[in-house]
Amino acid sequence: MGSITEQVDNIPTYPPSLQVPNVQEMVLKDPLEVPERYIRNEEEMQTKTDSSHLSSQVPVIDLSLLSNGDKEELMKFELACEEWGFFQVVNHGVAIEVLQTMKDASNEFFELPLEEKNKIAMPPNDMQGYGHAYVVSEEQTLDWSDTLIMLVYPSRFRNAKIWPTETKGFKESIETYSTELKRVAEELLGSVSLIMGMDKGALLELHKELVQALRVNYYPPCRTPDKVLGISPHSDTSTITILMQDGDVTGLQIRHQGGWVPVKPLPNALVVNILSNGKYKSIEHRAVTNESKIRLSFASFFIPLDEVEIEPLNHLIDSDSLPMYKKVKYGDYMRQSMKMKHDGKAHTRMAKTEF
Ligand SMILES: COc1ccc(-c2cc(=O)c3c(O)c(OC)c(OC)c(O)c3o2)cc1
Ligand SMILES: O=C(O)CCC(=O)C(=O)O
Ligand SMILES: [Fe+2]
Repeated sequence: MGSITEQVDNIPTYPPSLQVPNVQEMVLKDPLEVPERYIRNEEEMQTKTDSSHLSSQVPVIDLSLLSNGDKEELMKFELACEEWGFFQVVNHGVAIEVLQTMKDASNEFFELPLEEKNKIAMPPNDMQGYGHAYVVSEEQTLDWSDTLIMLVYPSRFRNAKIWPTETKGFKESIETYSTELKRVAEELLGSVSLIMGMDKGALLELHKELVQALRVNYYPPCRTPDKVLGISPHSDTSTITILMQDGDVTGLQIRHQGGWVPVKPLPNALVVNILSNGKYKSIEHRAVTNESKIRLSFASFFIPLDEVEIEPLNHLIDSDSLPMYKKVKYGDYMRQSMKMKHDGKAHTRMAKTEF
């Protein structure tokens, strides 16, 4: 397959989306209207089993203990990666003020009039900016959310045209927050390296350079939350995603044992989702909406440089079985997955040796 890695002025770009209505504006105009294009069928909304009781069992990892080499915490971490693929992190060392400033500045941005927000709208050839991502067909059922996406690190990858300038302090709060989260991601990658039987710095090194994107999701309230989804089921293509949830509205749900388990926000905790070579699961997840409350979430995606070739690590392949995934350039794998209509884990099939 030829390379599909895309760049403009040496800045990576990502597949653009079809233009769709702004959900926040739609709700402002008529809070009762839920157009047909957003309505999900019963099967999509079904939870299959009532897994809400499992919410309290989503693992909680103490990063301070983990990073200081606590053996028990490392075992807990390994179990969390193997059995869940998702966990919450406490004692991460990110100051509460840094988290709060990020939330406040983002709320201020989304409260701006649409014309102001549209000054940093996604351009027709990219996924970065304010708008909607992953809309690839006119038939696709739409998500009940608006989003702001940008590459933050390395800073040479930033597209100045879509960085916010109208909200005072927003740019600085994104930088401070993202620098802190980069440290958290590096610490977690160190622990994943250890549980995979490698040197602590091995996975970070495999990235060549850690690329970091931020996606701020804005979910307006929906009068019929049982008929729409804030974000369709998908699994992230990043090696690691760290998510901050604003407020106490439970929106995130993860696939576990055939059902959807809600991840109830713990105060100041960060939610982590890890992908690694088929040994640890890349878990499908989605976001539901709330009848009366706005919800914001902040996803920081960490990925390798586009040119990095990814393949299963030798020692993870059982000598009696064939490798599950072939060698592909990370940039190709990611863009291919972004061009597909999201059907949960479709993109992991692209890198599989057999379809
Ligand atoms: C259906 O809703 C969604 C589907 C996919 C994503 C999403 C997943 C990612 O892994 C991801 C990402 O890694 C990334 O960084 C390069 C990114 O920025 C360009 C994403 O927007 C992104 O989105 C979210 C919601
Ligand atoms: O809002 C959430 O909890 C989920 C967001 C998410 O999955 C994403 O941005 O990739
Ligand atoms: Fe996600």
